[in-house]
Amino acid sequence: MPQDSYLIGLIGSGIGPSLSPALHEREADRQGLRYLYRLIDLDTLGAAPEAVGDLLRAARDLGFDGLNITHPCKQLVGEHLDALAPQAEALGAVNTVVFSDGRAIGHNTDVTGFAASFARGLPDAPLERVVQLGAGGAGAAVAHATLTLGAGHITVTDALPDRAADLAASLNRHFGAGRAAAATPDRLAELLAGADGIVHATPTGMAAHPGLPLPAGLLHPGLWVAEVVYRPLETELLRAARAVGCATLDGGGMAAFQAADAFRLFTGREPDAGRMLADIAPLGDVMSVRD
Ligand SMILES: NC(=O)C1=CN([C@@H]2O[C@H](COP(=O)(O)OP(=O)(O)OC[C@H]3O[C@@H](n4cnc5c(N)ncnc54)[C@H](O)[C@@H]3O)[C@@H](O)[C@H]2O)C=CC1
Ligand SMILES: O=C1C[C@@](O)(C(=O)O)C[C@@H](O)[C@@H]1O
Repeated sequence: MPQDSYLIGLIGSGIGPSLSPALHEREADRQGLRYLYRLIDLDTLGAAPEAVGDLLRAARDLGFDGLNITHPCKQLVGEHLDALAPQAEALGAVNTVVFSDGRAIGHNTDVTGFAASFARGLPDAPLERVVQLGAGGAGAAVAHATLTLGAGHITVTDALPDRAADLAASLNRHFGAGRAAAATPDRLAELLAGADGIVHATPTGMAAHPGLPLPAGLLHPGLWVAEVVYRPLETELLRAARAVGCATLDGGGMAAFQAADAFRLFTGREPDAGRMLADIAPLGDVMSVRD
């Protein structure tokens, strides 16, 4: 008989407001599955990020079918796994672990989730020259996705120049020399004048980090703007970009599609990603009231 009940967890820090439990469980309900998605919060447990290996083994022993992994464990969990899917190996980061036949396999659905969201939301966007703000965990995933989608060249900026330089070097190793470069934020005016679009992957625009990540005057109608922040969905950057006529993409698509890709890996069943995307805005509103 095909499996119809699942126990899934999310290991990370500060994950209380995560939309993932509701996103996964709602989709499973609609498919008639029994599916529990539990938070395994390092802060609640008083556990260090390095405890991820022990938590993973405990989850497997207790019968979990799979795990999502988030900050600050995405780069730490790999050494505890039996194998990595190519995206996770290329990025050196895992956000999804599937337990199957006694093995733990790592995947990265942040990469595939952003790629799916971009392909759906900005299907005709020119990709010759892309500027990305932010070279942290999300930045590494979306830069891989953007180059995988066929971007000609990506310039990465970050308030911490070493981070941008490290990410550009790793992108060039993986995708071939000359596909990526690092630049300091003071060069944004010159870079954006000749760019096709911006990928924004810093936390600026979240409630805790309000504001714009760049001077609004640098935006022009020849740019598309893809946002990674999804709480709130409508960031100041997206508002400013729309005001000057840019095509835009909010961060909700990445959140929904990474969850849909993980759901498929956990269950082997096809999620309705469009339905999961439609859940994002109302769930975000409910969680904002609770935050
Ligand atoms: N839509 C989705 O599914 C997901 C969204 N996110 C969102 O992505 C955002 C970034 O998350 P992470 O990469 O994990 O954070 P992180 O802390 O790993 O990286 C953020 C980077 O942005 C840089 N930065 C901050 N402010 C800047 C500025 N004004 N200009 C240039 N660089 C700046 C920092 O130096 C840092 O390197 C968060 O808002 C998070 O919620 C993260 C994962 C998935
Ligand atoms: O980083 C994120 C966000 C997340 O942790 C969440 O809370 O929804 C779920 C993870 O799968 C994803 O990689």
